[in-house]
Amino acid sequence: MTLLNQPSVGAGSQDSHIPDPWPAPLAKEPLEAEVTIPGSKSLSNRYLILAALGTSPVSLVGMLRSRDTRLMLDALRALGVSCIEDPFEGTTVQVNPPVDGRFHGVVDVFCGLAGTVMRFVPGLALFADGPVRFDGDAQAYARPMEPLLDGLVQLGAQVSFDGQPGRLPFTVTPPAELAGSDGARPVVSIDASSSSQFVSGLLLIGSKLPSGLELRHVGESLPSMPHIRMTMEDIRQAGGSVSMPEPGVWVVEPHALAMPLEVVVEPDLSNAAPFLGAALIAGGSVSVPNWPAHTTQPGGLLPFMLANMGATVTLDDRPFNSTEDMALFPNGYSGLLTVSAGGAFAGFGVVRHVGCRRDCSEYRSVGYVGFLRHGIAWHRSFARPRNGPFGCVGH
Ligand SMILES: O=C(O)C1=C[C@@H](OP(=O)(O)O)[C@@H](O)[C@H](O)C1
Ligand SMILES: C=C(OP(=O)(O)O)C(=O)O
Repeated sequence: MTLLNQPSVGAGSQDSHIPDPWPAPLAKEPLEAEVTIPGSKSLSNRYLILAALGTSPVSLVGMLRSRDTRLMLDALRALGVSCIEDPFEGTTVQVNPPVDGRFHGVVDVFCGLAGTVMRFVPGLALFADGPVRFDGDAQAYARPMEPLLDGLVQLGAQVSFDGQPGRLPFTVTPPAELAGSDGARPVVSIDASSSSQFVSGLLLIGSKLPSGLELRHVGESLPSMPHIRMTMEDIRQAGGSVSMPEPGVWVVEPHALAMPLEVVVEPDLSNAAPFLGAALIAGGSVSVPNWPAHTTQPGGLLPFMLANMGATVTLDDRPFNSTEDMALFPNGYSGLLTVSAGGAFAGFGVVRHVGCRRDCSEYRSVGYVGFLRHGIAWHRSFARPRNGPFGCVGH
C-alpha cells in the first residue's frame, strides 16, 4: 500500500493560514493490503472477568492491549487475581483466579474512563473479603453507575458514595452472606435504559451466586442488545448457563465457571471498518485475516453492509452472498447497521436507510454471522459510492 502524505496545509482547508492538524494520507494508487486488527476490547475484558471468576487458569491469546484492558488487568490484580503477561508476546496473558475463589478486599480499583471496568468489576466485590473502593478519571464521574449499584445492593452489598450519589467514586462492601444462600434465587430489578453494561455486569457474576440470579430490566428501552448477547454467549463458553426467557428477563443458573485452557480473542471487527472502507474509497483490495467463523460482535455485520454498498466481498475465497447470508441476521438489526455504517464511513458518505428484508428472528440461535469464515477481503467494483442499494451517498 502506498500512501502520500499531504503538505501541512490540508487540501480540504478553507483558510490556508490555518495549519492542518493532521495531514491525511492519500492513496496514490489502488490499495493492496492485509491489515491485522487487534483484539476486541469488549471480548478481552469479558474474558478477563470470566477467567477471574473461574476455577482454573486461563490463557488469553490475542488480547487487546489498550488503556481499558490495562485498567482491567490492574483492577483484577488489586483483587488478588494473578495476571501474567507473556514477556515476548504482550497480547498473551495467563489469568489465575484466587485458589479459594475469594477476592481481596480493603483495596482500591481505578477504573479510568473504562465502562467495562467500572460496570463489570464492582460485581466481583461481592466475593471479596472486605470493602473495595472504586475511583476513576474525573470524566468518569459523569457516567451513570446507579443501576448496577442498585443491583448489588439488592444482592446484599452496601454501597457508599464519596461524591455525587450514584456516581464514582464509591465503595462496595460485600454482604456477610451472599443473596441466595438460603436456596432461593434472588430476583434483581434494575433500569438499564442508560447502558447494557449494567445488565452484562450483573449477568457475569450470576453463576457465582449460590442460587444464581434472575435479572429484570424495568426501563423503557435497552441499549445494545448485541453486547448483552455477547455476554450471554461468553458465560456459556465459560461453562455457565444463562437464558432470556422473555425480553428484559435473564436467568443465570449457579455454576462453577471454567473457560477453556486457552481462549483466542477475536479481532475487533468494528475497527476493521476504516481499513476495509479505504478500499471502497481508493480502489484495490484490503483483506483482514482471522475473521471469525461465528461472532457476537456487532462488527460482524460489516461484510453484509459493504457488499450492499457495492463492494465485492469474499470470505475465505468464497464470494459473499448477501441475499442468502442475510437470512442469518437476527431481526431488528437495521438501527445497528445504520449506526455502524454511519460511524465507519462518516468520512465519505451518509447512510440514509437500511432495512431488514426478511423476518429472520428464528435464526437468532444460529448466531449473528455464522456464515463468516476465516478471512475476509473485498474489492471496490465501482468508481465511488453513490445512491447504492443502502442509500449511501458519496461526496
Ligand atoms: O459491553 C460492552 O462491551 C459495550 C457495551 C455498549 O455499551 P452501552 O450499552 O453503554 O452503549 C457499547 O457502547 C460499549 O462500547 C461496549
Ligand atoms: C465508550 C466506550 O466503551 P466503554 O463504555 O467500555 O467505556 C467506547 O469504546 O467508545
